[in-house]
Amino acid sequence: MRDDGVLDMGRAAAPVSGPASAQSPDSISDPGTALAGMAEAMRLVEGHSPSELRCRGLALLRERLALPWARCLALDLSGRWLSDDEAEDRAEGHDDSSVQALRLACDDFRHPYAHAIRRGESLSMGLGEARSRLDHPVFQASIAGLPAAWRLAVRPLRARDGRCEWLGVLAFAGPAERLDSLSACDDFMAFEALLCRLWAWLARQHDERRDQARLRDSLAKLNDGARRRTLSERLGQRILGDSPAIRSLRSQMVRAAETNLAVLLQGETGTGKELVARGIHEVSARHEGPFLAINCAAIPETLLEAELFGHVRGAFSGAERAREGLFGEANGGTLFLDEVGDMPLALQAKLLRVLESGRYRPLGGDQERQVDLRLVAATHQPLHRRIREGAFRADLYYRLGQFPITLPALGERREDIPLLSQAFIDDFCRREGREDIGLGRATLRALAERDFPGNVRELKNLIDYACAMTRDGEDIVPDVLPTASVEEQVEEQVDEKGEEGDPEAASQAGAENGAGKAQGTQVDDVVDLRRALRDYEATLIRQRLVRYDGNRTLAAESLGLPKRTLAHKCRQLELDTP
Ligand SMILES: Nc1ncnc2c1ncn2[C@@H]1O[C@H](COP(=O)(O)OP(=O)(O)OP(=O)(O)O)[C@@H](O)[C@H]1O
Repeated sequence: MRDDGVLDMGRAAAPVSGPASAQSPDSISDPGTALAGMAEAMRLVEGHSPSELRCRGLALLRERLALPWARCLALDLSGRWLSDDEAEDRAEGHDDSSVQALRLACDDFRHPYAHAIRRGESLSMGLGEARSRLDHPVFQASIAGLPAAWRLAVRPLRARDGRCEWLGVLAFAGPAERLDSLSACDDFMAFEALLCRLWAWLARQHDERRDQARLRDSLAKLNDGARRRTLSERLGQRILGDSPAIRSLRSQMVRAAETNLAVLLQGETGTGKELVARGIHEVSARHEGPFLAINCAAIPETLLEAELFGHVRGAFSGAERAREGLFGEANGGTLFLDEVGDMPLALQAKLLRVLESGRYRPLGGDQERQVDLRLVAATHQPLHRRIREGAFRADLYYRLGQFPITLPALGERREDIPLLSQAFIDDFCRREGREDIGLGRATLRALAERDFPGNVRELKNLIDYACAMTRDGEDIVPDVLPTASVEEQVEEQVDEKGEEGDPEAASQAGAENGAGKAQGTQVDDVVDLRRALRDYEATLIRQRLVRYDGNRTLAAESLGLPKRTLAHKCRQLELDTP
């Protein structure tokens, strides 16, 4: 043995070139000296799997003992099939049938391996006899070309520990004297014993590792499930509701938050799109970064571009100072583009470029800047229709909608109305320092039967109004509920009076009633419904602004509108000076 513990090759050094390469008995080493070093055999464990161990063991046997033909077949987990790793390696990449053909059934006695395992002892037979007596095609193919004068020795292998289960077989073919000397050699027997011990040990390790990996996988899934549930529950404190639709919404939010995909929120007005956008940000990895929101419908095109991209000093008249812009400010966080369907086409192209490249150039600037943000966009209008109308770019739609989420209308989750109503009453009492306002059954019934075109926002405003009309310690009664929403009143009036009517009168009626009673109003002069609705809207908003002394926050709240939307409407309807 060499100093480094590697077995001295001695006469065994001559490698065997192929399975059938017949060597003269003189060139075959003495197994007694060739396998003397157990340290050498320890190299066997360098393999990480039982199959590597078998391949290394075979290679050692072939090299050091100059065995012309050696095979090691392993029993599979079912104990029914024997297969040959090397042959499988050779078959890799071939079609399935060739892989199948390498499997030998343990109960098929047309091959000698089944006999050896069944009897539990080694067998030896001449190859001529094996050819004539055993007609298993795969076995016959494997010994084809070997000299008929050789013998075949098959040694069944079993674990050398308490369990003693069958592992497989070792098979050698060669001159009789060579094979006989093998079984008489103590070192070979020790080598075989070590091989079996290591094989069983590695197989168990391998199984254990596989079991552990499976366990880890399922634990990870469980942990993922638990983590997602926790996040969903956290979202449930703000995004109220217990219906299947809202539960599914919360779980989609958690999934979206796990990614960096752009999220497109679609849903009717007041369904909670902004709330959802914030929620996604809060449960995402970006939650420590900024959350910025902008309503694309509420800002004129030129201003919107400057808001988003920022500008350098002197970029345009009035730009006395440089401004970062929302893309820059939202770096590392989330940017919420509300009413993205209203974004002007020219700006859509620029937005698409930012999304594709992650770069933008401030107005008047000559340097591009890198930005890393998640975009959440929202729209209450069907973008498909806008695309058909040529008002929205299809490519931007697909880019924005990497993770599309549709928010359910309140009408699709009526079962949430009691829970939402109670939460809004509690919220009102907290804000207004009131207590003990209740909700009777009749009121709940009335709410459940009502339509809410303004969705949760409308319900919230309605509850606020009803609370304001109810004394502490009393229940909200159905009578204090406003009869119908603004949209419904207009529709009702148009329905009642036909397509024509008096817009001014309708406006007046709506303005007077506010969220109150609908009156029969003359609307006979209406010849342009859009115009009539616009006038009606203008009158109503003007009236509310007057009622709240120009306070837009209160006016917006009383109409169930976000403040930004009211500001936008004021500009559109030229109501800037009430
Ligand atoms: N699931 C919910 N739980 C509690 N409050 C909600 C829920 N959904 C919406 N709201 C409330 O309804 C109001 C409107 O929500 P939000 O502004 O997010 O709606 P939106 O869909 O963005 O509306 P718009 O399209 O008109 O901008 C807010 O006061 C919000 O807190």
